[in-house]
Amino acid sequence: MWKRIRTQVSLNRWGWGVQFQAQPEGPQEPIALCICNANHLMLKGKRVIVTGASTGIGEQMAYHLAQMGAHVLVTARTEAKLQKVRTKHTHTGHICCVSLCPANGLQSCPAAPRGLDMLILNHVGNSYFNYFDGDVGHVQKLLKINFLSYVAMTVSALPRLKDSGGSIVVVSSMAGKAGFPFTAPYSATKFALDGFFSSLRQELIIQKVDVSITLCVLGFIDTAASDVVLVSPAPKEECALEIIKGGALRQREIYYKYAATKIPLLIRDWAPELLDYLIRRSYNVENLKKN
Ligand SMILES: NC(=O)C1=CN([C@@H]2O[C@H](COP(=O)(O)OP(=O)(O)OC[C@H]3O[C@@H](n4cnc5c(N)ncnc54)[C@H](OP(=O)(O)O)[C@@H]3O)[C@@H](O)[C@H]2O)C=CC1
Ligand SMILES: CC(C)CCC[C@@H](C)[C@H]1CC[C@H]2[C@@H]3C(=O)C=C4C[C@@H](O)CC[C@]4(C)[C@H]3CC[C@]12C
Repeated sequence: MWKRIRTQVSLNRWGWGVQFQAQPEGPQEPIALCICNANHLMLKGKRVIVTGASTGIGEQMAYHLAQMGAHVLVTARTEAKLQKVRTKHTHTGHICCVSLCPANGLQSCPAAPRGLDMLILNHVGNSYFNYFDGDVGHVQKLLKINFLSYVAMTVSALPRLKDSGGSIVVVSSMAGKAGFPFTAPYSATKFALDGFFSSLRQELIIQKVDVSITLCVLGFIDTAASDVVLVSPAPKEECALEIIKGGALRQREIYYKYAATKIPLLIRDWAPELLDYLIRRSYNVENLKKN
């Protein structure tokens, strides 16, 4: 038999967190520790859509949400990869998969829930990591996947989110806030997200519409690997949790990892050339693939 002993109550970004120790009944030493976050309940029973959730950060978000008791609909193009996400997590249940083309919004998705509390826009199309090659067609294609489809998904989900007082979470990047080399098409799509969703947020507030928009500014995450970038990547599991927290707390923006992203962006506004220089110094151009 186990008994749970409350060891600590503290205020964290979720509100009040309660820490428990699981201890076998009797005089033994504690052998397991679990952090039960009281406000995990905030997402229990909530209906959440996560796009681009067959791999990477999206997959991790699906796992966290299922564990919190949310009803999660995960989308991507590859049905087989999505089914893997679901079967890996059958014990917590609540994950449902659809192969969806985000450009068509929710119209093309009869499986989408009638009610919706949170839309997490996370998918991203393939791009290259190198000097801009002049391919305008690629920029257009990437804008369709990384930007226009986010707009389409938002338009079709907004009526449901208005009904529930829900949240939109937009996954962006440091490369959508400052100029990083070798990602020109990708950066363009991420800057576009900031422009569109920051404007839309203002309009929702003016119209007193109770739908929050959270823009997630991420640094380098370990779903990607590069010997050109001289910065160590942050873990996707923690990153996924920070994104969910930001959405649940209806924050305007989240920065992950906080210091590594927020401080450079503070420098950007006061000494842009200094930030440009620091960014260039964090790359090993020698290792860039020669075409
Ligand atoms: N990794 C990093 O260092 C950083 C990542 N980010 C952002 O985090 C988010 C997640 O990135 P990460 O987890 O690394 O990405 P992954 O490449 O691991 O996952 C991308 C997801 O998008 C889906 N996808 C790809 N192409 C399309 C398409 N045309 N239409 C619909 N879905 C598509 C993929 O599934 P499928 O192929 O089956 O469709 C997959 O589920 C992105 O928005 C990215 O910009 C931000 C900063 C840094
Ligand atoms: C030195 C500092 C100011 C901070 C440096 C942070 C830099 C290194 C971080 C911030 C945003 C990151 C890029 C990103 O957003 C997404 C991708 C797509 C992926 O498929 C390949 C990697 C790539 C290009 C990341 C590369 C590393 C970047 C530029």
